[in-house]
Amino acid sequence: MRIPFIKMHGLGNDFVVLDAREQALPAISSRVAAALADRNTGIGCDQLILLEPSESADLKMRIFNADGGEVEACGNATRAVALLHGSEGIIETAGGMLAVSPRDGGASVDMGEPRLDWDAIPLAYPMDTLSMPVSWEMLEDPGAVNVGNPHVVAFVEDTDAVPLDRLGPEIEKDPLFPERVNVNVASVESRSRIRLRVWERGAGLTRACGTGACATAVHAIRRKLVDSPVTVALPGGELEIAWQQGGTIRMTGPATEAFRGTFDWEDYA
Ligand SMILES: N[C@@H](CCC[C@H](N)C(=O)O)C(=O)O
Repeated sequence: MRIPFIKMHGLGNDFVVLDAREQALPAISSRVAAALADRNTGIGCDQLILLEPSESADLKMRIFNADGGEVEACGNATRAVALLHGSEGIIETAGGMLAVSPRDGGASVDMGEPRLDWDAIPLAYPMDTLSMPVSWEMLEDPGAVNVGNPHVVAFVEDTDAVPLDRLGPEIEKDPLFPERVNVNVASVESRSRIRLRVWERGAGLTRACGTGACATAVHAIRRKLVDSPVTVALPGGELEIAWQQGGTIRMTGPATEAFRGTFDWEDYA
């Protein structure tokens, strides 16, 4: 059985999108998702995105990391799916209902309110998420934010000097984070600009992370280091993030359809 897919990306954070809205697909297990995401033996991507019909929104988006784990949120994929949807609407995710507005080669997304309580991140035990009394080598005084998925954010002088390929996997699996965590290292360049690198839970180093940009902007605004809106510059490009205390987060940026293809289900089943 041949299955069509769409290869998309948001600032280089890439996705294989499967569309099961009109025609049901065989069940996508974690093993199948990981096999499709494998860059050596599969199609290759950071996240596999499965579109399904929704009873309460325009469509439902399910997100599988490259390791096969199903997760709640993906900012870059939300813009990509908004582009496919082609008009204003609501996308249902495990992390919440997201209002999207496609625009010139990208989209603006209302990512909902950040969750800031320790047990909403979640953390293993109570602590102040604005200034956490923990450190990992040069990553000191971090903060935590949940934007549908869990993030830890540490400010550093120079993001490129952080060995994120070594520290990322260690922090991702630290017992402080019972559901693991996405790891953000950021430097504040001005009151309107942040530089960011991300080690993604279940995917590793990526060119960009939309939810990481949202979490980092929220944490920097809470710390009064930047004003809203703020530009977040990632290795793959820039996102604009707007947030006021007590409100929802707005993420605006590009998304791209790269190509369409098909694969043989029997190769992955
Ligand atoms: N690339 C994404 C985030 C994907 C999910 C993340 N790795 C997690 O496990 O929570 C984004 O653009 O937000």
